[in-house]
Amino acid sequence: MSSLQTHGLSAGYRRTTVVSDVSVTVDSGGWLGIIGPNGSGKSTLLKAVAGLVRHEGRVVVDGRAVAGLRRRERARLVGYAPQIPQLPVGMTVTDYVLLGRTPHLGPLGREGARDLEVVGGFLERLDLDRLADRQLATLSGGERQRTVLARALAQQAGVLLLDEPTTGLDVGHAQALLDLVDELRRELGTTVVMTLHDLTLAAQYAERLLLLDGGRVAAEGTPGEVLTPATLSERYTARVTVLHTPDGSPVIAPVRG
Ligand SMILES: Nc1ncnc2c1ncn2[C@@H]1O[C@H](COP(=O)(O)OP(=O)(O)OP(=O)(O)O)[C@@H](O)[C@H]1O
Repeated sequence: MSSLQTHGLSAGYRRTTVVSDVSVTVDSGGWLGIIGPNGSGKSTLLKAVAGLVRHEGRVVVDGRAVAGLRRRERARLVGYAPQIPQLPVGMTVTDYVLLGRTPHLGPLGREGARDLEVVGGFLERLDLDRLADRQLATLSGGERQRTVLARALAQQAGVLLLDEPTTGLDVGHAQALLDLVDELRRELGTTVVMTLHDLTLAAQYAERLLLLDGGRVAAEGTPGEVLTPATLSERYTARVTVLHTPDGSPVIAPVRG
């Protein structure tokens, strides 16, 4: 269980700042969706929280500023599943997911029985156990996505950052993956921050949404507050109508001009 706060977080690459002054709070066990048009800085914001890009401002996990922490310590608090992971050639699914245990390994850097048990549990949970010995290069897109998620989950951090976790998944597999994240969130109290282009799915799983535009916060609130036709047409330059599911969740439908 961990809460996450950013205070005036700005981030970028070399001399270019692409995310400016983001202050947001995610309660322990909460789920924040980060949305916004292409290039608005969603991935960069997640990387800044994970400590992987240059940033200014503060990232606070459970009331503790993470700036002074070593990478290993930070990785125990914040898990991260990148949008386009570097998948090592020739590595098996099990060995890749074991990399998620790195922040927990002892001085000799060898994994122990507990690490293998954690990894085995997540492989089973994500329906990857039958692929445990397969090489990463031989996986389908959906299997690869689940493997990347398993590695981030094996980190067992209180805060889980997911960058476009459903990329390349069909609607059924996308739902199954988000259902699983939700299940683990409820069971373990994990705090989830996820970027997603599918606004309808984002509205169904995230409790709150943060809309980035040009690296700045353009809107923040419940999905119903953020996903209005006026905001979407202004920020995405899109023609959309907002429908609703029977339980009232917004459905974003494009309208042909
Ligand atoms: N490694 C990098 N070096 C330089 N500029 C970068 C780098 N990565 C991203 N950028 C730039 O930062 C800006 C924000 O990119 P980012 O990937 O954070 O946006 P995004 O909202 O996640 O985009 P998308 O929806 O297309 O995935 C873009 O202009 C992008 O070109």
